[in-house]
Amino acid sequence: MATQSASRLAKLAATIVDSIATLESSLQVHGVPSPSFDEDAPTLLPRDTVDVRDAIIDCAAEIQDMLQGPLDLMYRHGSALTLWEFNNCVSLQAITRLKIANIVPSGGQTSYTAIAKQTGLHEQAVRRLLRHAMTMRVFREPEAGMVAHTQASRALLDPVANDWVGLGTEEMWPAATRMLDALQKWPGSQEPRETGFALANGSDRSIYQILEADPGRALRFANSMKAYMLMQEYNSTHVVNNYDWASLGQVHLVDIGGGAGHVSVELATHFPNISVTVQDMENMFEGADSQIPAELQGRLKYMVHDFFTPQPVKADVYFLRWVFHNWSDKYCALIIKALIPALKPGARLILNETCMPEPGAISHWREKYIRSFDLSMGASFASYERSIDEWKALFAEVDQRFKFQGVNGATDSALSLIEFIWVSEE
Ligand SMILES: C[S@@+](CC[C@H](N)C(=O)[O-])C[C@H]1O[C@@H](n2cnc3c(N)ncnc32)[C@H](O)[C@@H]1O
Repeated sequence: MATQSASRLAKLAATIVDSIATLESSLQVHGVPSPSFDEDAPTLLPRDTVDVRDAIIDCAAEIQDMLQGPLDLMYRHGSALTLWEFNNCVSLQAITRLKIANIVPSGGQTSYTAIAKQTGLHEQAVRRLLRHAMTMRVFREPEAGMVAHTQASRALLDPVANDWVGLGTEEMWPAATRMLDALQKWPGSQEPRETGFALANGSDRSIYQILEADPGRALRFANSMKAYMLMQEYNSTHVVNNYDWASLGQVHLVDIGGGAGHVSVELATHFPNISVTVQDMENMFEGADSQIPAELQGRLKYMVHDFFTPQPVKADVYFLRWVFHNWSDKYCALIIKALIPALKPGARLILNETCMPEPGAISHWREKYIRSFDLSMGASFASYERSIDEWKALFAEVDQRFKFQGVNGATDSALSLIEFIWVSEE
């Protein structure tokens, strides 16, 4: 066994060396500097480096796991691996709630004393929280007692990014700590009011009702959805690039649960053949009209519509991005049924959702990320991330006239485009 793991270690190390050489030569070709934690380091690396980066990240993680004893391994994964977990959440919660990124000058530095003064925390608390965050490369201590930005802490200057981390630490984390209690209390429940989120809030209401009652929390949630656009895995360019929208000809597309319409704006901008109606709840559209680019006026409009009620628009394409993953099968079926009265033969339903992979089928770190998301969906929404077979089964169960057409994805996209066509003779 010892020899086996030694040779596995050597193989992993060799893969890392080879892959880093490939990565660096690709970065040179693109004129992109080598990655670092510097405040002004590039945030996104070229897309053609995705596979080689995955190999490096997975090999490095496997080495780290292999060299730790089993208890250390569980401690690290349980407490320190991702944003959503345990003590990481304590220091990140402090940073986001107290907006500490805004206190530290960009390109400069400030003292723990000054941060303590502005936040009202005891200086010792500021020091221990920030020094913990620094082990995640969030802020750095350029000289004793002083705090400066890193690339990650500077990202939190964007209020949308600060809200996204805040959503993790203030909402998802408490829900996660009560998830198992909810699973034991309500085995197999599909009800969003029977979740870890409800228990953590001491409520018998759903996350939607709880957030709706508190405008500040609702805004943080809405901003967090926008933050995903800043990430390579969720960027809307994947929606634009991974489907042949031009081939549809002149079409009317309804973006159901489209939020403030950020994805629709991208689609309509790139494809003049598409006119769009964005549907969502009323509060999502505040000020949205004024943000429609001039060239899209007349081709993109907003409509308040509750997707549990019959769809009023007869369109060619219904696009649902990241809507169904918030709902259990029971409620997804209601959303799908509400669409049927509007469907004409050949109407397309295009979903942009995660396709949960088989265990081990994709890069280990990507699988971990998706499975963490899946647990969060369970903790807060009583829902789950579906595999392609589960997507097919969901639609087949509602109505056999939904014909599965195909699924498109890309390694660096967390969401796939899944297409169904309505094959009815009317
Ligand atoms: C996870 S967000 C996805 C938003 C957007 N499609 C995106 O990809 O960023 C889910 C969306 O569903 C909307 N939503 C929730 N319940 C709804 C309902 N009953 N009718 C219409 N929209 C609803 C929310 O307001 C939110 O904008």
